Amino acid sequence: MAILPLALAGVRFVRAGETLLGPLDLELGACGTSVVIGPNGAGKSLLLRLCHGLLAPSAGRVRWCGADAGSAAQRQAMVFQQPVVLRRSVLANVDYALALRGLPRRERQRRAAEALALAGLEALARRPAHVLSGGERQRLALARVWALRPEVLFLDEPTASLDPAATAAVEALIGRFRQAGTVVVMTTHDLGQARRLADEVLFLYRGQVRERAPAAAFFAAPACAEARAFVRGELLW
Ligand SMILES: Nc1ncnc2c1ncn2[C@@H]1O[C@H](COP(=O)(O)OP(=O)(O)OP(=O)(O)O)[C@@H](O)[C@H]1O
Repeated sequence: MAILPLALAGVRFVRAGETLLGPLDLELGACGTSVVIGPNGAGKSLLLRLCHGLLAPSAGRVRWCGADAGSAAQRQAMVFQQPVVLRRSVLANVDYALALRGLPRRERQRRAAEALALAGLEALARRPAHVLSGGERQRLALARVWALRPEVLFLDEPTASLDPAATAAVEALIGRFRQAGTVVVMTTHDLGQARRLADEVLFLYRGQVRERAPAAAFFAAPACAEARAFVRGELLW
């Protein structure tokens, strides 16, 4: 049974009487890669965390199509800007995630080897994960998720603070997810990256989706004044 689209209906996230996000009514997952952009504090991370289920909305509903929350949770994943890794080897990090899903040993070995090869981490398989560099750690997080075969992947600023080579490696991995049919929803501050990866763009401003458009159309001519200013680097917050 499909889990997409993911529907947000009347979603708000409120703290201390302030609406930080919403109200939002939108569906996600109709196209390959949705990139959420917008200035600092616009609510991009909140949106992804609500979609992933890490936060509960203060009002409204976040609902996966046709699936109960439990089964949807197994079929979607999120990778953070600073991925959490376990204090064990690179290989054991991937294996552990697969063991949590109850996969038998032989299948875990097969998937872990494939995922580490994809992420270019075979040579680091026995290295303790907590000593990895930022770019290596991000590739491990993606390898771990790849092994789980999610249908939907949320990525929160996956290349923030990575150098150009590591950024390119991570973008290539994101491309592989897309090729494999995974729907990707990601945030980025890198407009070049948004142009390279996005099928569609959601421009978030002060907790509202102010514009949503196919990427080519958005970058050719953003429709709203705030999005135009943002793309020109003139909208601070
Ligand atoms: N749990 C929380 N309690 C109170 N305020 C919060 C909470 N989480 C986020 N905020 C606030 O909500 C706003 C949106 O935060 P969010 O992290 O989603 O922004 P963002 O668009 O991802 O920004 P950035 O580009 O700087 O990462 C910010 O002003 C933030 O301080």
